[in-house]
Amino acid sequence: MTLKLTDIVLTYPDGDRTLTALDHVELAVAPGEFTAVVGPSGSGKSSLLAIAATLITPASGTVSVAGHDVTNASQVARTRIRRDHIGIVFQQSNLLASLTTLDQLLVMADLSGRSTREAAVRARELLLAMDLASKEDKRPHQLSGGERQRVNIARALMNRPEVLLIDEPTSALDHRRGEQIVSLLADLTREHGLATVMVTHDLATLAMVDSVLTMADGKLTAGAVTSVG
Ligand SMILES: Nc1ncnc2c1ncn2[C@@H]1O[C@H](COP(=O)(O)OP(=O)(O)OP(=O)(O)O)[C@@H](O)[C@H]1O
Repeated sequence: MTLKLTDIVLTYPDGDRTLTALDHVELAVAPGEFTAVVGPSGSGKSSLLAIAATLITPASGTVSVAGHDVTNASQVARTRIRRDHIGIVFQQSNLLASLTTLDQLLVMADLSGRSTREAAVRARELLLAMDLASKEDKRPHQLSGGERQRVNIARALMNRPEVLLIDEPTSALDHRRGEQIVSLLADLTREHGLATVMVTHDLATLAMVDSVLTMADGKLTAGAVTSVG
């Protein structure tokens, strides 16, 4: 398994009490597998992604990413694992307003210390695959919502991650563009052998994923619910 969460418990302080955001959660995603997580607001979906992204540490349980056990890894080691093995696409587009599309991708290579020439080849290859080749000199305000989301996805793939984590990729898009984005994510998952986890409220797109899990009150179970809050 490329991504494996075992018996994860996550708690937050809540006044005098403790809130259990993730309650003995198990998640295993294989290479080339596209998994969707649905569930009501506040059920723990973002917390699950943050654990998988190694951004927060659970109270108990183990996290393994691309064969690396990150459970007891140092902050430095976790940052390296995140940078080298995990692509993250957040709900809000966090593109830098002053940068061109090409530079949004090259910034990632700078962070990982790769050569500029190799990075430029990789960036142009991704922009071509995402139908963004003609947009490489555009800044975010010159792009449509769907194009901005594709730049976010291309940027997440710059460092050739094995794990792709995506939070609500369609929330700012109309129905047709939302379906196109999820279809693109399904293709990328297969082509690149990614272990992909997508949190979504968009039940219309679930036909394109391999498995659907439902989060309710911090518990993760197999199968889809018929409505999500
Ligand atoms: N930093 C935090 N401190 C305290 N409680 C938190 C924190 N982050 C989340 N929570 C609580 O943990 C629970 C799970 O929240 P989480 O954001 O993971 O749910 P979600 O399913 O992603 O919700 P949404 O769909 O609204 O984003 C909620 O009760 C939330 O209020």
